[in-house]
Amino acid sequence: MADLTPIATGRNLRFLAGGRALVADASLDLLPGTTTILIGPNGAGKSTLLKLMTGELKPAGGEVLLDGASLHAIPAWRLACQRAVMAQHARLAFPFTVYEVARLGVDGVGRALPRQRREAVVGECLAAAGVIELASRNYQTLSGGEQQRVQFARVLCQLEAGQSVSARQALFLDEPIASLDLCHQLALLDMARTIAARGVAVLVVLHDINLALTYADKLVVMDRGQIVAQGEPSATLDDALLQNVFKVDLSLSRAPAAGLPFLLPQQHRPSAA
Ligand SMILES: Nc1ncnc2c1ncn2[C@@H]1O[C@H](COP(=O)(O)OP(=O)(O)OP(=O)(O)O)[C@@H](O)[C@H]1O
Repeated sequence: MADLTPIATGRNLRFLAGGRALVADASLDLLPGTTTILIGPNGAGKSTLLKLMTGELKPAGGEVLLDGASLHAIPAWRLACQRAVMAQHARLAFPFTVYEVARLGVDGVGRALPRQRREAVVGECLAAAGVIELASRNYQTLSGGEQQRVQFARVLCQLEAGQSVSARQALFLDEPIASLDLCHQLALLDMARTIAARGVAVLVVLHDINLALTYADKLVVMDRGQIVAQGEPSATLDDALLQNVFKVDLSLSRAPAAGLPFLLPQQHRPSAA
């Protein structure tokens, strides 16, 4: 039977800044083999929650467990083997090549691997992210979408190299398709789902609700710092929740083939409220 012990758990997380709670009493489990998609309006607290789950931010209350251990008690090198993070913005101050940026994912994590294998991992992940032909380019000269795909290659490298230390891994992607064209959006999300199918717990922050409904095994909805709904996608979203959270007059329809709910584009009208 599949092991459904959570790889990452956030319990009653709370984060305060600027005199208010940016995240309040948020709890979620990230399960192996599961793609969890986090949606919500601008400023809802999605990135803050993701940063709490990855350990980039320390909660004012609650705790994060990674494979049952308190996140902040895990040594940095081991943490890097257990979870990879693709941030919303990744700027580099130095003129690294694309190859060097992807190799950052292996450095420090894959030291136990023979040098040849480390190089093979970088090549394989650059190819998987569709950026192998950019390998010798200066990262700083790439377009926003190209940079995003290179960052994806970097996290793929980290997961692949870290696997020799930890078989139970989590992948965190904060708006990974924000700069991508449609073809690359679908390719990246397909790959995220393939990674989940290998047993990784994947958390993705997305704005596109149709894509969230298509790719999520579990949907988490945030509004004003709180998780207001979570669960199986079609059972989690309804017209009232969409209206209350996103302040738009939308209605869910059923996709004939897959039976998934989706939003018709012509219904994306600002609500009168
Ligand atoms: N260090 C900080 N000090 C004060 N306010 C902050 C700080 N960091 C974030 N915020 C505010 O907290 C709220 C949540 O930010 P967060 O980036 O988590 O939202 P989000 O849901 O990811 O939004 P978006 O969809 O726009 O990326 C926002 O209103 C933001 O302005």
